[in-house]
Amino acid sequence: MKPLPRALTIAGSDSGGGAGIQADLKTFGALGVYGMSVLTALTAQNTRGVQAVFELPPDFVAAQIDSVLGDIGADAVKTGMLANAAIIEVVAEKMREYRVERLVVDPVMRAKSGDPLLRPEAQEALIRRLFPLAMVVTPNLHEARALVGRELRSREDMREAARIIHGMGPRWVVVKGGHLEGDDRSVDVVFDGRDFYELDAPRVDTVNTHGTGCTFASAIAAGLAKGLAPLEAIRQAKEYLTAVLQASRAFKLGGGAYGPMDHFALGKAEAPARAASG
Ligand SMILES: Nc1ncnc2c1ncn2[C@@H]1O[C@H](COP(=O)(O)OP(=O)(O)O)[C@@H](O)[C@H]1O
Ligand SMILES: Cc1ncc(COP(=O)(O)O)c(N)n1
Repeated sequence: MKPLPRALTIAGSDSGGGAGIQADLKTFGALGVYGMSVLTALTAQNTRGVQAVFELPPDFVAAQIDSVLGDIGADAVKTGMLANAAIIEVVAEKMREYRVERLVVDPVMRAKSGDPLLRPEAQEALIRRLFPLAMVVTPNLHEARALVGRELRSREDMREAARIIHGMGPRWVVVKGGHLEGDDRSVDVVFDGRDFYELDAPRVDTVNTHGTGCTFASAIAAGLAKGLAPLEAIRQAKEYLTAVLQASRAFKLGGGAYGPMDHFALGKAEAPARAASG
């Protein structure tokens, strides 16, 4: 029997279903990977923002990792919202204990609404404890700015940031350009310590971008779980994300500024057009 690729997400819950654990599990499912989840925090969240956060005890995060990796195992692991330094410490320790090699670290700091998802003092732990264990880290422009401590306004700035972040330990860095202003392309800069690559996709005109970062990092983990090389996993993740963004334009959920995507929209993309024409 063919083995089913297994992927684990260690992240926060988004009650609105657009980002966090929910986006990660939808992505794993859409990409044909068996998904598992370890929760770090619960958020009361919707399209308008984050109304409340409940951080889980670090010991309970450790217990969940032991349950999953001690029995089922994972071909790749992705981390998202880690909330605080104590949880980061525990996650790093467990990644070492279980010798997790294909680790994607999405250094989540804030929700699209601007609400904080990581305590500011925990950034140091993220860099020191988790980055050296990561195969891929995926900061967005704001996170890259916070990590390197300077403004990033151009592709050249993104390259420089990728170089500095690579020096913090991960083998691959993807600086996501989703927030770069005045660009009609959505270009991400990839660096492996030697070469730069640019992932260029059209910028999709949509308000449904809540959860793009989570989806992208989970799709990379799904590719790695299937045995793809990192660059190929990153390229395929970008293609999947762009296609889902395009296919998710037609609907609007909630009253906030950023709506969620429909991870399973790809197969349904033609349906509204057919209905409209006939
Ligand atoms: N409107 C858009 N059209 C196409 N791609 C986008 C758009 N917004 C974000 N992306 C892509 O989504 C991924 C996540 O990027 P970003 O939104 O910057 O991250 P985050 O959700 O962590 O803030 C990147 O590959 C980025 O280029
Ligand atoms: C629980 C949780 N985790 C992560 C994000 C970031 O979302 P995005 O993918 O838009 O950066 C979020 N809003 N909520």
